[in-house]
Amino acid sequence: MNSTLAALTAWMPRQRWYTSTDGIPRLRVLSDELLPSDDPGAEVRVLVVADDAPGAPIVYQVPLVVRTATDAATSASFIGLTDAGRRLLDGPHDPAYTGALWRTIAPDQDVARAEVLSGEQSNTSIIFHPGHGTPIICKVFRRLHAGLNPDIELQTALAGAGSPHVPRVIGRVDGEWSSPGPISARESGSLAFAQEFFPDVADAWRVALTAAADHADFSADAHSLGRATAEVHRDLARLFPAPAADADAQAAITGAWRRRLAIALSEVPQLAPHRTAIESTYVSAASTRWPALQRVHGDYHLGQVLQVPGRGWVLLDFEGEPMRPIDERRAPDLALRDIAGMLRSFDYVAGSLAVASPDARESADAWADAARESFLRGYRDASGVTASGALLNALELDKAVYEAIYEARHRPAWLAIPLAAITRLVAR
Ligand SMILES: Nc1ncnc2c1ncn2[C@@H]1O[C@H](COP(=O)(O)OP(=O)(O)O)[C@@H](O)[C@H]1O
Ligand SMILES: O=P(O)(O)O[C@H]1O[C@H](CO)[C@@H](O[C@H]2O[C@H](CO)[C@@H](O)[C@H](O)[C@H]2O)[C@H](O)[C@H]1O
Repeated sequence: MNSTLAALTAWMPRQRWYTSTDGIPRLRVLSDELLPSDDPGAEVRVLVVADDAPGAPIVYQVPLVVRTATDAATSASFIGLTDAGRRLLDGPHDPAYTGALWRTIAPDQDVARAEVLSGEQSNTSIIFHPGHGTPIICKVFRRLHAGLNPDIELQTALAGAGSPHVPRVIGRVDGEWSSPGPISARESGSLAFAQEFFPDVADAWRVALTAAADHADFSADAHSLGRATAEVHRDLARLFPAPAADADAQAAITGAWRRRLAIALSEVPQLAPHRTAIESTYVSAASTRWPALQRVHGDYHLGQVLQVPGRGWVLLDFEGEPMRPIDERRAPDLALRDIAGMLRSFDYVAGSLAVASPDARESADAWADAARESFLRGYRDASGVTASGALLNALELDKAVYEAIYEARHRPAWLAIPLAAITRLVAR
């Protein structure tokens, strides 16, 4: 196990799903489960590890395949060597692990092919192409939490209630591991989630970006996206009844705005001149009348929505923002948070076009304004709710503050997008 942990310590920080920003992983094994393998040359192991790097412990799932050194299997997924000198491979890229996972989800069906979805994701998604029938996407959660993952919880309830706005649910995998905390106990939670996969479907970010770059009208799409959002909110409110927004719940939400601002101020020096104005926007929002709270998507933006031919808008990834603590993400919240998220996304379309070519700024901004108006109209037409005012303003600001942290950490060239939005929002 020593060599395995040493190899993982070097390999994990290079993975997009590894979230600790400071320091080298300090790993402890919380569970090490052997899965039945149909390849005699391959051992399939699912490791759950705690990382005690600063700001932790964070629990990660690391599916592994162990092969003999002479085995010629793929090396792109090579992690390192075990104590016995065998090769340690990243499970999702190896047929021995994908086969074992598939048999857990769909034991009665053969699968012809499996591939890892490429792109920058918080988790690792594998697409399975069965011999016949529609393809399946299985998301292997990387950061684990005790309890049912909100992505599974909300999408399973919505799909069960007949919502057309989420993919069909195929199955899930749960697991058990030792608690990472000081008290010795076991905990259980979600390891993977399988749903129908829509091949060759562009996400709304691509659709919107193309429309904006071509000066094409997006108002009908934005309107129907507003409607779909309202329908999902209506279903979530019915499926997960929540108490009225009491003082404690409000304090938890506004406290999270302030905590986030403190992190942003420490990481993004350009925010300092806006500090007082941001804080006073939060104070005004806290003193307005709050609507009822409910479960929400929590990390809603154009990249989380697919435009599926013959079906309309399909929402994905109800896990909430990866940087927020899981308890906050599970708590009833303001539906306005999702609306604010999508409005920020329209601004990102304009902002990214303007970063690439500054001459495009004016027409891109006009495109984003029109998308914003149509989206809000669609939401109002389906729900009767007109989203506006100090609370929406504060939520857009909180999202832009989050984005400033995200961009400073991952895409500094785009930091200007949320910073420009913050300047505008505090002046509203
Ligand atoms: N059912 C699906 N059909 C088609 N594409 C999907 C489906 N589910 C996810 N995707 C694609 O995979 C990407 C990542 O999925 P997501 O649930 O957001 O994972 P993560 O939690 O890793 O960010 C999405 O942005 C989308 O492009
Ligand atoms: O990977 P996740 O879906 O969990 O979301 C994270 O990454 C997103 C970027 O990929 C980031 O979204 C921001 O950039 C988008 C354009 O790339 C834009 O549409 C969003 O509105 C903007 O927030 C998201 O914030 C982050 O949580």
